[in-house]
Parts: sequence; structure tokens; C-alpha cells
Amino acid sequence: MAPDTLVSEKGLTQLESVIEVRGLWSAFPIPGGGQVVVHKDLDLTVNRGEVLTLVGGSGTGKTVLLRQMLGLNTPAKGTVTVLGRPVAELAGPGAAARVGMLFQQGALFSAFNVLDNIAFPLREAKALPEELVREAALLKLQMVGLKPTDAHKMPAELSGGMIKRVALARALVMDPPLLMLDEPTAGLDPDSSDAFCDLLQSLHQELGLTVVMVTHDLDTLFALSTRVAVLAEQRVIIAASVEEVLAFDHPFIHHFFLGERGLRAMEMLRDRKTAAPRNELAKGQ
Ligand SMILES: Nc1ncnc2c1ncn2[C@@H]1O[C@H](COP(=O)(O)OP(=O)(O)OP(=O)(O)O)[C@@H](O)[C@H]1O
Repeated sequence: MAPDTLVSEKGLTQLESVIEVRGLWSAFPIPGGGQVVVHKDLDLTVNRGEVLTLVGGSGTGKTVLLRQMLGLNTPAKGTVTVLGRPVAELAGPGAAARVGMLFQQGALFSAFNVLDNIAFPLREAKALPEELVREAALLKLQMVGLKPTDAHKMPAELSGGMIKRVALARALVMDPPLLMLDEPTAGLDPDSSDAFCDLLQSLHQELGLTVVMVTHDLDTLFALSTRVAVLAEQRVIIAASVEEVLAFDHPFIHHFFLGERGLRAMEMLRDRKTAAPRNELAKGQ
């Protein structure tokens, strides 16, 4: 069976790809001459409605791959297509309507209050009158579990979990179909991390989002991923279900998943399989 097909109740269904990375080479010049090649002939497909998690050792190029999928880095060779168009077209006006990005540090504007941070992409697009901009931003504020009374708080007054929620509301303010998350739960305590995972999962289901995520956190990976792509040897060595990835024989996979914390997370996965499935959308793909 082709990798991008699955058998549904209705028969064989072709999955719709949202991102296609083909033959990608990413390289950076080294001071004094030469270059470091991060990706070499890398292929990856992201399908509509999935939560695809990128994992790999430090320096394997996860962030560079996310940046390539946002059009922020330029391929040395190969192509990146997002929503059927060359990724270079993503940059510039209207980009936030196509892809929402949650950066690792939240990256809020410290001089703007919560509401103005959320409203920023809408104001920049100059597509709506001010009244509607405020209304849309307030709606997203509530969607991420914040209260209207939080609207006028400044970033310095917020907890780590609240900063992530504001950054998420801002990433979603233009209703993009595609969301990229770089270490979404990094820096959060376990309770805030679980709460943020639950929020991401319910938004993924309610909004039908396609999500690409980089994370080192196995709890987050197991809670959210419908597929996992492993970066090693300058390419994606496997992109498959968690179970298939676990069965794949590679030193990084052994180290990452089968160490002490990996075994704990796998127990979680087993518990999850015996309980009601958390991700209905993943099932319906
Ligand atoms: N702008 C740049 N100039 C030069 N080298 C870069 C640049 N951006 C990334 N690199 C190099 O590319 C490699 C991959 O970096 P990247 O940040 O994507 O790794 P990563 O897999 O996300 O790592 P980590 O898990 O540690 O965050 C690293 O060797 C990094 O030094």
C-alpha cells in the first residue's frame, strides 16, 4: 500500500497532503570556508488533520526543518510546498492566515498588552475595522481558556502557561488551517504542561487543524501525535505511527524512547490505548 493511503470504513482513501518536502538540502556556510549540511535529500509529507511530531537528536535540524516549512530558510536544493504553493509565497502579507506559529519562548511583544498581542496579525493585515479586530482577539482569548479580565494584562504579569496561551491565541487569530509548534510545553511545570496539551488537543479536534510540532517531551509527544517523524543522518529515517516508530531499529529511537523516561511514557501510551481514544480526528483520517 502506498504510504499516503489508508483503509477507512468506506474503503481506500487518499490522504490530502498539506506540506510536501522533496529532496531538501539545507546548508549553512562555516566561517573560514566550507559548509555544514544539515539536511541531505530529505523527504517529508504532512497530511491534512494530523499532528506530526518531529523528533531527533540535538542539532539534527528539527528547527531548521520547521523554518524551511515556514519559508524562513532557503533550501540549498529541493522543494517545499505548503497548501499547494511554493513555500516562498508564504512569507509576506497574509502569511498568518495560512500558517500559525508558536515559538518556543512564546515571543510576545513586551510593550503590548494581551489583547494587543493577540490582535497584532489582524492589525498588520489591515483587513478588518478596529471594532471587529478587538472582537476577534477577545474571542481567541477566550478560546485558549483566558478570561476577558486578562485582556489588559502586560506580558510581564503572566505565568509561563498564560504566555503560551496568549501566543497560541495570536497564532490562531487569523484562523490558519496549519499550526507549527516549537517545543510547545518547554519550560512549563507538569500541571501547566498537561493543561496546555489538553487545550492543543481540543483545538486540533474542534478546528480541524493540521499541526507540525517539535518536542523533546515524551508526554507531549504521546498525548498529541498522530504520527512521528524521526530526523537522523540528515534526513527523515521514518515517519509513521508511534507504534511503528517504536518498532524501528535505530540507535536514536532506542535511546529516545526506550530509556527510563521513554518506558514511563510508553506505559502512558498503553494506558491510553485501553482507555477511550483521545484523538477522534486521528482515527477518522
Ligand atoms: N542560521 C544558521 N547559521 C549557521 N548554522 C545554523 C543556522 N541555523 C541552524 N544552524 C545549524 O544547523 C544545525 C541544526 O540546527 P537546529 O536548530 O535545527 O537543530 P535542532 O534539531 O532543532 O536542535 P535542538 O534539539 O538542540 O534544538 C545546527 O548544527 C545548527 O548550528
